[in-house]
Amino acid sequence: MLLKLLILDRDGVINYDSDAYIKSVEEWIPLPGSIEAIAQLSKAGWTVAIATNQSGIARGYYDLATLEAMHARLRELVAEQGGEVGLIVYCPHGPDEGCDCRKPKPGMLKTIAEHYAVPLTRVWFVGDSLGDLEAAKAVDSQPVLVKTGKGEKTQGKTLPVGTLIFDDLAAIAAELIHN
Ligand SMILES: O=P(O)(O)OC[C@@H](O)[C@H]1O[C@@H](OP(=O)(O)O)[C@@H](O)[C@@H](O)[C@@H]1O
Ligand SMILES: [Mg+2]
Ligand SMILES: [Zn+2]
Repeated sequence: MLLKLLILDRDGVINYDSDAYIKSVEEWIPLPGSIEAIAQLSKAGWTVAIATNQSGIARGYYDLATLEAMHARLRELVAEQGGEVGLIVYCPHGPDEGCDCRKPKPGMLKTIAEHYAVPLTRVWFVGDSLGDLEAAKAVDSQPVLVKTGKGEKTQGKTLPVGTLIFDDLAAIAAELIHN
């Protein structure tokens, strides 16, 4: 049976985003319902992985230990609700480094798919930025836009054909668990 894999962007989907970047655990604040949504999906048999750009590392705004502390906090909160978070992949590079992992490149999605040994075709990738949706499209995954974070602004742009739109991660969980 094929793994029920869901891939999430982090900032603006799981937690509040900021134009000043999320630079500390204290600044990392879950969006309403997002922790519960991840826990419910996990308990319903979904594997929830994360693919996140973290150019703040390259920019020197925070270090890897701080980033890992944010992800430990995320895992702790989901575990408290009886769920678990799968693989978290991040791109620590800056826009000008020409890496293969920074969205809109699909490198992180490929890493996740290889980790779980599943195809990316039609796997839902949920994001709030156009680069998230383009990364999904690049590997024939399903681009899914949420209106949280930068999502409302992104909604006004030209989206990849077939992009699904939901209010937030809780609405996505309801859709996937009950349909
Ligand atoms: O949404 P994800 O991928 O989880 O993370 C986005 C963050 O890495 C930051 O990405 C930056 O874009 P630049 O990396 O400076 O282009 C800005 O958009 C920040 O507001 C944002 O916090
Ligand atoms: Mg985002
Ligand atoms: Zn990278």
